[in-house]
This record gives sequence, C-alpha cells and structure tokens, in this order.
Amino acid sequence: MKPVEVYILSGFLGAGKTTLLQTILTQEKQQDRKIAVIMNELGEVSIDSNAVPKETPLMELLNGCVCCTIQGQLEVQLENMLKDYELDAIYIETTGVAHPIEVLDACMSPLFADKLAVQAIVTIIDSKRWQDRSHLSIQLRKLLVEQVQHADIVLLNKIDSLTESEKATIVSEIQAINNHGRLLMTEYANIPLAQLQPKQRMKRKQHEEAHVHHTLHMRTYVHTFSKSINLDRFEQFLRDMPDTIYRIKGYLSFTHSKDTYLFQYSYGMPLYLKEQLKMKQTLVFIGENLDHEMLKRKLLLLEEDIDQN
Ligand SMILES: Nc1nc2c(ncn2[C@@H]2O[C@H](COP(=O)(O)OP(=O)(O)OP(=O)(O)O)[C@@H](O)[C@H]2O)c(=O)[nH]1
Repeated sequence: MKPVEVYILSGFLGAGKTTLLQTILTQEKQQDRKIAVIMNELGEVSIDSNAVPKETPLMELLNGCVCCTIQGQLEVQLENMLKDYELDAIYIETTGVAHPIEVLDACMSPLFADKLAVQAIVTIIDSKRWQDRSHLSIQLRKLLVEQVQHADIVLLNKIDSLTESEKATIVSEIQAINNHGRLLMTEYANIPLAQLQPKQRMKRKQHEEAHVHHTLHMRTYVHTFSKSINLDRFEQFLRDMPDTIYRIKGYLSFTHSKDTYLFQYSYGMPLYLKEQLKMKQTLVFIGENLDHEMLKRKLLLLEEDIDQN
C-alpha cells in the first residue's frame, strides 16, 4: 500500500500555521484527497481546532510540545490514524516553539516507518517578527533560525506590510541560512498546494538528481535486517558512521543473545534496552544528507559478515 504522506507545519507563534492549514485543507478537499490533521498546542484547550472542517479526522495533542514532553503521544496518534482511516496525507501543525527535527523524530517510529512518508517540513515565517527578531531571547532567536534551517519549504508570510527592499533583505538572510529549501513569499499563507508537494517523480535518467533535491528524503533512512547481527561489528559501524547522522532508533537482535533490543542512538550516545516482545528488526536513521546507498551497503554487509564467521 502507498505510504501516507506526512507534512510537518512549523513556524513561530502567530506566523500563520493555522491560516496555512486552512488554505491546504480547502485545496485538498477540491482534489478529493483523504486528509487527517494532528494539532499540537501548548495549552489545555484547543483554540485552532475550529479551523479544521468537521469531516476531517483531527487529533489534538494538548498541554505540551510534541517535540519534547508529549513525543510518545504523537507516535500513538499516528498509529491510531493509520489504523482507523485510509488516508492520503496527514498534516501536523506544531506549536510555535517546536523544533522541526524533533517533530520529524517523533514521526519516524520503527513500528510504522514503512507506512508513513514524511514529504516536507514547511516552515512559515512572520516577516515582521523576523525583522524584529533581535528583541527575542537568544533561545527563541536560535529556534527561529533552526526552524528555517531545517525546512524543505520556507514560506515568507505576511509580506503585505513589507517594501520591496525589505523583502529582498529578508530573502537573502533566509537563503544564507537555508540554501537547499524552496523559498516562497506569501500573503495569508496563500499558496497552491502543488508547491508543497514534492515534484512528480522524474524520468529514470533524472531520478538520482531528483532525489538530491528532495532533501527530506535524504534526511531519513529505514533499514530492516533479515537476521541477527554481530554486536561488535554493529558498534564498529556506529563508530565509522558520518557525524551527520544524529539519531537512530529501532529494534535489533544480536547473534550472542536470543533477546530483541530497543536501540536508541542520540547525538553519539548508543543505548540498548531489552525488549519483552519479539519485534521486526527495523532501524530508522535521521540525519543531514544521508547517503542512502552507502548506508544500505554497510548495513547489508553486517548481515553478510555473520555468514562468513
Ligand atoms: N497581515 C497579515 N496577517 C496575516 C497573514 N497571515 C496570517 N495573518 C494573521 O496572523 C494571525 C496569526 O495567524 P495564525 O494562522 O493563527 O498563526 P499560527 O502560526 O497558527 O499561530 P499560533 O497557533 O499562535 O502559533 C491571524 O490573525 C491571521 O489572520 C498575512 O499574510 N498578513
């Protein structure tokens, strides 16, 4: 079955995420696609949920930020949505203070990695807020920059109040932070849906190139082992790994033990926890510009090496 597309809508408080979501949902409806929405808000009550039409499945994650305190809940909600509905796409509206990569991390559960395909991190910017960012605390300024840095698509919103030269200044500032993403200027987040969706698969000859441009595809990689692997060799693989990989999670089983392990790797620190159930040995990688071919080759080698021992 075709994996369900996932779009992460990121952006600072008040930048226009809900406005964007409404624009998207209207267009998705015209295209007759089946859509669900996950909304994350920091407060106890949802304020923006009215923005979603009644017929659209909506899950709300309240009272915490999906990228930190309620990360596990997102996983559960995604799993429920996959179980309960036949969907074309899920849109996740994050809180204004969410870090997009942490949200991506929360979407990439090894339990359903092959059922979801995260298509894009879309960051929407309030142009005025961007201009005045020097008034924000250092932490919030850093977050604002990181939301831009990790986006596949940056929407420079609220340009109605900007002069041409102000627009040019902000565009060059954003391009200096993120030169791989697509930058679009919007008023009231008004963009054609096609601009958010990855371009149609190109013909075979252009295929490799197309992948390189689809930055998000290069940020995650999923591998399933068909047998147990050798722990020492796996650890050597981790040591040799490029430092652009900052997160791995999944389940592993090793030749020295009958147990299955939950494996967590975060910023250089591996952690193995015994798992009660026997799980499919799927690992999810998250990083920058992952070399899929290299990873595949090395991971397959881990299985082959055992045969030779
Ligand atoms: N002038 C102007 N206002 C806009 C534009 N886009 C959105 N707004 C307004 O900005 C306000 C905030 O927009 P929302 O879409 O609620 O922003 P949000 O990012 O969802 O906000 P939070 O949920 O608080 O994080 C609303 O009053 C919008 O109508 C724009 O392009 N120009």
